[in-house]
Amino acid sequence: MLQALNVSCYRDERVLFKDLTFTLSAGEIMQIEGENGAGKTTLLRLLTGLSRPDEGVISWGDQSILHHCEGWPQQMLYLAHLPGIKQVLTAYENLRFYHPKASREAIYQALEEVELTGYEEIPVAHFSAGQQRRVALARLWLTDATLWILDEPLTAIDKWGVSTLNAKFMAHLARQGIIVLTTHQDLPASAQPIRKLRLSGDVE
Ligand SMILES: Nc1ncnc2c1ncn2[C@@H]1O[C@H](COP(=O)(O)OP(=O)(O)OP(=O)(O)O)[C@@H](O)[C@H]1O
Repeated sequence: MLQALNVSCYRDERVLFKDLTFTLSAGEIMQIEGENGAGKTTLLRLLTGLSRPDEGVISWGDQSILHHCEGWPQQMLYLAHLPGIKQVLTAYENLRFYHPKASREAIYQALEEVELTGYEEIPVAHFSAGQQRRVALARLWLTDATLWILDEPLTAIDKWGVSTLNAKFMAHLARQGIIVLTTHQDLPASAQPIRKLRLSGDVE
């Protein structure tokens, strides 16, 4: 269970959000909405523990994430706004860097899931923006993390890729995973309701 309790964040004397409170239980997905600069990425970084709120507490289970030293990185996967992949490395090498215990077969399979069969041993510097994003997204097929925090995962992804990703999200929720994401485009309609948090608004 991921919980934010009275979380506030200020930037340059501006209130980005104040007294944000929500709980996400196993099997739930929440989309954070807001205009450019509303604070979506800032909130995601708070949820990962990479930065700290000015006020309030974020908890995983019954413990603040700031005191959650053991196992926290393994339980949470954060895919940031930029793909975060190394240009000189191949697609395979990039995934092996993040998932050193994954077998070659598992990494090839993950790349197949994102339609990059045949590109495994090519440096990603030669890839298009969408293909680079797909390398980053292939990590979803390699991780055991329960909590996925995804910043704009659909950027540069074509319609086919969006529907593959949506299916992957739904499978993760069915296995009692939790997803928090930002996206400027809505996910396709699906059986699982998507909670929405509009910054400066209320959780539906
Ligand atoms: N470390 C920081 N120090 C000062 N201001 C910051 C910092 N990080 C972000 N900001 C500011 O906070 C505001 C929110 O930024 P953020 O990246 O969270 O917005 P966003 O909702 O993700 O926007 P976008 O839709 O454009 O990606 C912006 O005005 C940004 O300039």
